[in-house]
Amino acid sequence: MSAIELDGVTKRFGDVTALENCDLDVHEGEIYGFLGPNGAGKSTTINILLDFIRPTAGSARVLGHDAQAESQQIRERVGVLPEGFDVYNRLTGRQHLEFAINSKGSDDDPDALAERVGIADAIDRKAGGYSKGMAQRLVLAMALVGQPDLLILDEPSTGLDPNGAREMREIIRAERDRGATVFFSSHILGQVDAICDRVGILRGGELVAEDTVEGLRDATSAEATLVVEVDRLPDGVLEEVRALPSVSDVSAEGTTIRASCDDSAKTKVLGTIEDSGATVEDFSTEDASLEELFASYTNDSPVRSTGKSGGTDGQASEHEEVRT
Ligand SMILES: Nc1ncnc2c1ncn2[C@@H]1O[C@H](COP(=O)(O)OP(=O)(O)OP(=O)(O)O)[C@@H](O)[C@H]1O
Repeated sequence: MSAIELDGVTKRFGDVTALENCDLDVHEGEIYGFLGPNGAGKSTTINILLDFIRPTAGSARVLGHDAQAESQQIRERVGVLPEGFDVYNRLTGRQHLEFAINSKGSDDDPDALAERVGIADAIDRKAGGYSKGMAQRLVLAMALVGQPDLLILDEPSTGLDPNGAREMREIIRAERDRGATVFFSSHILGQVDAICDRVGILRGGELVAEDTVEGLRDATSAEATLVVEVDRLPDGVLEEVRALPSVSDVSAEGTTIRASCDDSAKTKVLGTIEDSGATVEDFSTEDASLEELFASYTNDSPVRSTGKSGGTDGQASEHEEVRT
């Protein structure tokens, strides 16, 4: 059974189309990174899953339940870290956790939860005095109450320092290892590389790619750069390499030749260089970084497909935010 299933979901807010005919299938037990620049539709998707808003068209199922008709059953089995959740300033961390424990009818120990998210020392302080990162940790602890089957985390690293972000990743992994499904949204690519089993990339309300991180990387093999160290640069060698099929962007600096090519062309590039009279002293391959890949899916450049395709409206203005 899928943990999350969207079938042709469209959501319009007046003239704004936040989601356009979106299909999504998150498998049980996986960590799924839901990526996209600001305004791509990530929170809208999450709000539909939790029945905070209703889709204009299409249907959503969570843990086998219809998101609209059976939202109560869903909430009992889901832990949520909503985007921009405000803590109650006058209540302590412990009171927040006790509230979540009572609501879920679980027997979690508030101290153990606070310890797990790194706010044990502050558990009896009023949450109004917490830093942004501490408040975020508290809300995460509330989401963990009752060992939910599915964790839905909207931008979970917001406000966390690098240590906090790393601890967040460890908790996400531990939850997956316990058997939970984790669905989290982010516009920060670095989180994805490290922990996701699969990634979906949303752009302008459309899912433009969905694959494993490895699969997405493979899709960029055409962009890999072969870097070749030679003893000398014979006349015309660059032109000869450039003329090979599946090779582009050939350049040289000193005795280093760089050629963008796909896997199948690498041997030919090396052979052509040797045939020109140079000796190949060393070579290496630089894969296109996942960062570049993400940018290619989320800015104006042509979308590369890994099974999913689409993505029409460019969002170049959001490009910089994506790369922060
Ligand atoms: N209640 C609303 N009324 C009108 N427009 C909305 C509403 N909620 C979202 N939108 C619009 O829908 C689009 C998608 O927004 P959404 O919040 O889902 O994006 P997001 O991917 O979560 O972005 P971010 O990373 O900034 O949180 C945006 O253009 C946004 O302005």
